[in-house]
Amino acid sequence: MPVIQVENLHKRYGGTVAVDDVSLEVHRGEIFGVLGRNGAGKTTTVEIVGGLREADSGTVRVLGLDPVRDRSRLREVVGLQLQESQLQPKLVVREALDLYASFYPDPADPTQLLDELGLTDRAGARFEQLSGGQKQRLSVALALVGNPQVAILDELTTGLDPHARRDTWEVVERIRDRGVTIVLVTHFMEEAERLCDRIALIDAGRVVATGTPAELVARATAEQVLRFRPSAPVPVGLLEHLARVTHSDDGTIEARGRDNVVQDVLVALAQHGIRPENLRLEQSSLEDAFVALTTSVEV
Ligand SMILES: Nc1ncnc2c1ncn2[C@@H]1O[C@H](COP(=O)(O)OP(=O)(O)OP(=O)(O)O)[C@@H](O)[C@H]1O
Repeated sequence: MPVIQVENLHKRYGGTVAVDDVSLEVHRGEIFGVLGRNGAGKTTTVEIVGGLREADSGTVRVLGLDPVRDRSRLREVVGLQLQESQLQPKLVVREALDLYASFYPDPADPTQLLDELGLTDRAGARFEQLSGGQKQRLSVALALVGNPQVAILDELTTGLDPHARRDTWEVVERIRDRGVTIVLVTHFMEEAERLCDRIALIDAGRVVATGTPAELVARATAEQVLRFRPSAPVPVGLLEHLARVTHSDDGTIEARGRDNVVQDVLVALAQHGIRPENLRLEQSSLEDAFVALTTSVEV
């Protein structure tokens, strides 16, 4: 059974359709990415999953619980790190963790959490004295203090510098390694590609694709391209039945095709003792897939 099951979710704010028939499944132990541009409906979707908002229609089950009907039980098993979560400026880090821990029947050890999130030496600091990265890590610690089975992390690394972002990625991987299922909302391709086992790509309130990062790239990628300079003349027709081939004046050959085109071309060359010199492969990234799969006009 999936840890999270969302079926045909709809949510409007007045005239704005925020979530338009979203269905998705999150499996135990995975990092599941909800990826999309600003305003795509990501936060609304995960806030419904986390019991913070009610859907207009559709079904949500988290570990078999209904987020509306079973809200208090849900709070015990789902940790929420929300966008721009703000605490009282004067609240001391350690006190915040102790306070949140007191809400749960079986909380994590705050001392250990501080250590895992690299906040031990800031335990006595007030919230207002923390850097952006430290605030984010504290918000993750607070999401984890109840020992949740599922953690929902929304725009975790927005506003962080590249170092802090990478440190935070390691934290997310460590949480997953502890057996927590993670839903990660992001609009950073690199983050999704690096961290997520599977991704739902959301555009204008709809899921436009679901799969592993590699599957999404493959789905959106029409062709692969090889460029090389052959070490010896290539017999006429050798590559033409494998790929669309163009020859440049400087002797470079470009071969375009689908599926196994790279392997097929390299094998054919090798069989004729031809080396592909200055070989370059053009590989599509998740960013290319994102652009190809999200067609709506930005407003
Ligand atoms: N409380 C609200 N009242 C009215 N409209 C809202 C409200 N919350 C969100 N919206 C609108 O619903 C749509 C989806 O918003 P949502 O915050 O879910 O998107 P998002 O993908 O999380 O965006 P971002 O990456 O910018 O956080 C947007 O058009 C947004 O303006």
